[in-house]
Amino acid sequence: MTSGTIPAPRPPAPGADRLLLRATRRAGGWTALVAAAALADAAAATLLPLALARAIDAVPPGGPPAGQAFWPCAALVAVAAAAEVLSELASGSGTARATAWLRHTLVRHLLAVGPALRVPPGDVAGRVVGGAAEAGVAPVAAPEAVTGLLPAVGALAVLAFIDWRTALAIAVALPAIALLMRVFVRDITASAHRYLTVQGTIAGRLAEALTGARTIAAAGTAEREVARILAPLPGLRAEGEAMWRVQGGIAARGLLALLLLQVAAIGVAGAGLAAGRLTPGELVATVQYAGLAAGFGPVLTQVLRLGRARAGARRAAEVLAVPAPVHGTVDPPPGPGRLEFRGVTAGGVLADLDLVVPGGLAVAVVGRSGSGKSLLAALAGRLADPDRGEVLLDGTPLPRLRREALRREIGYAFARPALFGATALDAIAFGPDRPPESWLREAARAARADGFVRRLPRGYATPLADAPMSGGELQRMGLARAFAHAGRVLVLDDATSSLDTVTELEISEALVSRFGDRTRLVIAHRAGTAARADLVVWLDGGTVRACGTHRELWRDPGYRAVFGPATTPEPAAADGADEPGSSGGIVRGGGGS
Ligand SMILES: Nc1ncnc2c1ncn2[C@@H]1O[C@H](COP(=O)(O)OP(=O)(O)OP(=O)(O)O)[C@@H](O)[C@H]1O
Repeated sequence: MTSGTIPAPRPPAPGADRLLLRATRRAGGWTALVAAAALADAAAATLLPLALARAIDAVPPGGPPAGQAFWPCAALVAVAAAAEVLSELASGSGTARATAWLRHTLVRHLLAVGPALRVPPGDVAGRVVGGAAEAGVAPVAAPEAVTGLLPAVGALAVLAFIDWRTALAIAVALPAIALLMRVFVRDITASAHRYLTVQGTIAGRLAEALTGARTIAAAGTAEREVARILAPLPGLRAEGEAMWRVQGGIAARGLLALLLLQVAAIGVAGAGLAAGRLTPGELVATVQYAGLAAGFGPVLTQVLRLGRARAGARRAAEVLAVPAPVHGTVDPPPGPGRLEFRGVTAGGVLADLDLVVPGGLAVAVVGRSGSGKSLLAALAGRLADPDRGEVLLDGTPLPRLRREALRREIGYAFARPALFGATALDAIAFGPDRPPESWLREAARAARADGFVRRLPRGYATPLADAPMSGGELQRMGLARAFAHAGRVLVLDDATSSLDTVTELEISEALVSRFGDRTRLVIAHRAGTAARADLVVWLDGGTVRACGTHRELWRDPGYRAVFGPATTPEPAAADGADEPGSSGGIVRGGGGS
């Protein structure tokens, strides 16, 4: 079976950078606008000291300032301010678009992987919500980081023009600064990834505890659960501190480098002034350019955001690396709904299983707890894929079928169905297409859900949030949903386990009268249910131990033992015989094939 677990992280993040590139493309023109604004800002920052130097040198000794020399300064300041405003606006839009695309991609992939995903829901939610938001910053942080370097490059160029000695003094130090930056990116990415991972662990545990809130309350273990959920907090704190240490370290080293470079520049430029090589304005410009060339503060901020974005992208890429089932392109040929399992090995429990479920029959699957009944049901409609072997519907291997066709032809009802939609009616309508309301109500009647739904405050229009349901009511809603969308195969995985026998019989009659021509694969725990099937498949030891009618199989003590030590048949099964009977019931078939 394809593993639904997240692959162990491998540094560097597999696919993380590729994902960031795709997100950048999705941010569209906003990235270009951010880059253009940052470019204008960088150009203004680079030219400003030069303009300032010219303005200073234009002041006649002892005279009033020469006004026109300051205009270029004012214009450059205005350009820088406008560029910053534009950059802020474009950043917000670009980040929002990239984040939305990442979330779409993740959610679509997660639901495509479906039930095969074996990752705590809270952790996954953290990756989609927080991680994607971190990663979505990349399309604007990257151009800002790159253009943030331009003032440094420009400053060096202008410095070389004003005084090559000072430029050389600074250029010598640049490789060390580049190395510092590289180490910083690596450290901050690793640190942010660890931080997000611990956060995900806490979210995962919290979601798990909320799902099991009733069990925790009943067990009286709330305090212990609080401790368990928050146990990784010290780790979170440690990772947070580590991140601040990395940032603090780089900031301190950066500041030191900046100071040393400025001191060196002032020294060299001061000597130049003394030697008459530089004017006072050029001295001011030189000091400012030295600051620009070595001042990688703004770049640092963007690099920090990029590091965190890579960490978020890495966690997103890990989810995207979980393989999703690939669907085919064909529709199944017309047929009665014949299912065939060929040499199926799956889930570590089913081994080399061969089975044919004839079309149009009611087939019960029985076996001890853990024998793989639900797994077989999942394989029947590709809710799980086998590790080896194949499953075919009317001769077509399931992976060759279009997803829509597969979902339309093979429907499911579960023991604990989840209801989706705004209202009770929506919950029944939940499926590939929405049938007309009359049909939905008809399905609810067949599933014996109509009565209690109509008693809800607003009947079928009652919001699900205002319609708390018992286990049996939930099951009937799940059955109604399956009936409303019934294709050629109906899989009922323990879908009537919470119903009383009378209701179960009523449903079974409706099922036979309305869906008697469909294949019904019924996971059964009750002897009565098996007795009413056309055929019983007895799972044992990972394979089909026997296949036949309930009456035939009942002669085997091993089969009887499946239904418990007291092999008394259930009332419905016992009708008129000391052997289990075959009165009409939940899965009794119509035609065969
Ligand atoms: N969709 C699945 N994917 C992978 N493994 C599964 C899947 N469903 C069940 N299994 C594994 O197969 C084994 C059998 O579980 P399954 O739920 O099929 O048993 P069962 O016969 O239905 O049991 P019960 O009668 O207690 O419900 C379990 O160990 C489980 O881990």
